[in-house]
Amino acid sequence: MSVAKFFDYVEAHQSDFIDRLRKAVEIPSVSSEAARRPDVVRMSEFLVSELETLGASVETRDVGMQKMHDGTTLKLPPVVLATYGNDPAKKTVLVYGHYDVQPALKEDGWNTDPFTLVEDEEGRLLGRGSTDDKGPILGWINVIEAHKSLGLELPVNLKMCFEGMEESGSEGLDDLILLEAKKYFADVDVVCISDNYWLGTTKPCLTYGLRGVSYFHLSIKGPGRDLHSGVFGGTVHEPMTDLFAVMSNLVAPNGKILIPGIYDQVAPLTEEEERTYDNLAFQMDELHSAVGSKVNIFDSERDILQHRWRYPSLSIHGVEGAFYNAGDKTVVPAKVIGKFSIRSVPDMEPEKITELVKKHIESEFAKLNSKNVLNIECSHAGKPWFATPNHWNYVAAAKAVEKVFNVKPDMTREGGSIPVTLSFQDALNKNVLLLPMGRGDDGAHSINEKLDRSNYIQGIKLLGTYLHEIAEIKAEEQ
Ligand SMILES: NCC(=O)N[C@@H](Cc1c[nH]cn1)C(=O)O
Ligand SMILES: [Zn+2]
Ligand SMILES: [Zn+2]
Repeated sequence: MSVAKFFDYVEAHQSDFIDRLRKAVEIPSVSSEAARRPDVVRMSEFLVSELETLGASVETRDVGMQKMHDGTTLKLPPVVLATYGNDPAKKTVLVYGHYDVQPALKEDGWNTDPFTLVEDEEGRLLGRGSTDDKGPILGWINVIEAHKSLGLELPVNLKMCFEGMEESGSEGLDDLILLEAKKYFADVDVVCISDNYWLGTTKPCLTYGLRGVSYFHLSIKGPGRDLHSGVFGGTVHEPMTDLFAVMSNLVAPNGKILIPGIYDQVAPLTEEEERTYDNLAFQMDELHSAVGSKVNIFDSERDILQHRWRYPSLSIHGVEGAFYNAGDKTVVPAKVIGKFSIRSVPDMEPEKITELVKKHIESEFAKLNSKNVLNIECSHAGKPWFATPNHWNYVAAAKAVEKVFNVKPDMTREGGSIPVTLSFQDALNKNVLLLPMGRGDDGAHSINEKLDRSNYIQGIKLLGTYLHEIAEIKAEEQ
């Protein structure tokens, strides 16, 4: 079928699609904050309502309770499972996305309210979740709407799995996938996830690799309460001082991880892999604009991509319990929790990473001769993922990119993590493709997150065309 009518519909209904994104961004579905949990649930209800209105058959699955760090429990948001079409003669495509978002406060430095979608004069749709991952989720829903309104059948059966805990370790989802692998997901032929970004700002890509992530909480406690530094400073072991001493030995300013043994499991770089870095559309100035300054550690694009995709990194995120407001409070915090994570790569294993991290931290802490108490825990871990990019799933997606953008896509890996990608691949034994909608400078997780209007609109066309190209794949090509 020609996709021209579908393209025309998408062009003509831009405002409706942006309105749908506006409603979604207005729901502050931050999964990491207990107080926002009702909003995360509200976001699931919004999706259920949109999908049901379009005639999808929808169910929500309860995935249990979340154990919080303070010992309390909190109900996990539901996983939304939806099906559109059930024709045994058609292929079945499973799409996954997440409806939770990272935290955002105006005072973090946003130019506008993070939970109000604002379009600026350059056509950027600003708002938390616009690109990660509400825009792409709504992209699939917009594809359904366009087909339904045009009286066109979807060329495939579409199964959707939308979760509300991706930004907090996808708790509960792996169990559901395993439980449903031979039931709800039994007919799935291929999987597509739209939850990452183009390499730069101009050229679309297909993505076949992700780093894993292991997130750590390092707590140090000592005094029974916060103390006056004038009265007690110099006479007690201060948790913050210990924390700084230990955490300063995790990573060097040049990015090298200082934990002994951590690089031992990293797969060696082969000549074949080295060639995959040739001719990628990635320029240093795009990196500078995405970062907002020129603070790159490496001077070549190749080194930057290799350290983003195929070498591990360690980032320090923050300290819970520390004084952080403006002003000069002279407190000695009684308990502090340092947060850091390691992005892992093939062939690193989460259990080994945790073992090495614990051993190193305990040995560094022992050197301090402190009477404070240290505890180190891995709060969540996901493995790296790697797929075969010559599968027909990728062939269909590449054809769709050419039809929408008139260009062959870059084949990329990604530095971020979507641990469920590997879970789907392993549990369903099907090919998984990452098909991004947004650009490399979208600022996901950062202030002023945006999705360009053109990426949203062209992205809707891309997702729809991809489904058509999947349907066009002949038996002999599979
Ligand atoms: N768009 C994918 C994404 O942002 N993934 C998160 C997943 C995560 C893991 N722990 C906290 N968030 C990422 O940071 O890569
Ligand atoms: Zn994210
Ligand atoms: Zn995401």
